[in-house]
Amino acid sequence: MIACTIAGSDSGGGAGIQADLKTFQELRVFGTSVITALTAQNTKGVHGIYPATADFVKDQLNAVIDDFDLKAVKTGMLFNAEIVETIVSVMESKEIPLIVDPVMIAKGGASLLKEQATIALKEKLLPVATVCTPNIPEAEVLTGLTIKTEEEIELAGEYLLNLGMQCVVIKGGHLAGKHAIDTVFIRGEKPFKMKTDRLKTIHTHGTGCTFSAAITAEIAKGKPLKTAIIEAKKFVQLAIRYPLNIGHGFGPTNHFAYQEHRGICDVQVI
Ligand SMILES: Nc1ncnc2c1ncn2[C@@H]1O[C@H](COP(=O)(O)OP(=O)(O)OP(=O)(O)O)[C@@H](O)[C@H]1O
Ligand SMILES: Cc1ncc(COP(=O)(O)O)c(N)n1
Repeated sequence: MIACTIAGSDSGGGAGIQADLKTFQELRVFGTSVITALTAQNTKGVHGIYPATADFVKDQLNAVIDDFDLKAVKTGMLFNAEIVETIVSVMESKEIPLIVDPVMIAKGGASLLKEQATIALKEKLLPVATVCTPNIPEAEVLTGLTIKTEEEIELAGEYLLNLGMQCVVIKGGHLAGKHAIDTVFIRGEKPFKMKTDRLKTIHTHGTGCTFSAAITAEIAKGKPLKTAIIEAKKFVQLAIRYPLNIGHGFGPTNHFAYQEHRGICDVQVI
């Protein structure tokens, strides 16, 4: 099975293209990549960003699509509106499931998406997406809502589904509480929640990239949407639970953990 990630490179290896390809590999999916920007980055922060031109992003994507039978494509850091629009122009005519992680701001505070690009992402990319995986601040930007309560999560999920997607996963990593709870909205189905223990750790760099890459890999393998999303939650939970303890800032998650622990992890689906 072959998947593609369209994202930024993280020289520190914990997020972006590197996290995505490691996740694909661990889930036994062949990974291809389209690099939107190089970042000079480590666990302590983003020290520089060097974007690719939109034309070169298009060249990379066409090169991959022309040769490989892609079963799923994901997007991460897209940086500017030209890159977002280029991806839309290529992907809108394709029948390939598209998973959009609407990456906006890095854990250390650096902006990974320009303001104009946020509008293009919402108005042009999300309508052609299959799945979108915002964290709480991203969902707030995309919906214009303040999201603190269950009702506000429900409202945000419905709002985003109405943009045309088949599925929205609002991640609860940024909320407080004993559990990390993500809420899943699938068109035509009753929303459900995935609940795990909230782990006390600073090794959370790239959790969102890893989660959306795992969803992409499972979809590429032909898993139904709900099964793919639950398996991805297990993958990211294990990757956070067994950290590598490397770097001096927000360390990366452990992509080996899923295979080392044979995917055994309790995710309560409620
Ligand atoms: N401390 C934690 N313990 C357990 N699960 C967590 C924790 N933090 C995040 N998660 C889970 O990790 C996944 C990613 O969520 P999160 O909200 O951190 O995404 P994100 O902010 O987009 O990540 P990033 O920007 O680091 O890539 C979700 O399934 C979330 O519930
Ligand atoms: C290239 C790239 N893509 C995505 C993220 C988000 O990850 P995080 O929020 O953990 O910094 C990042 N820091 N760098």
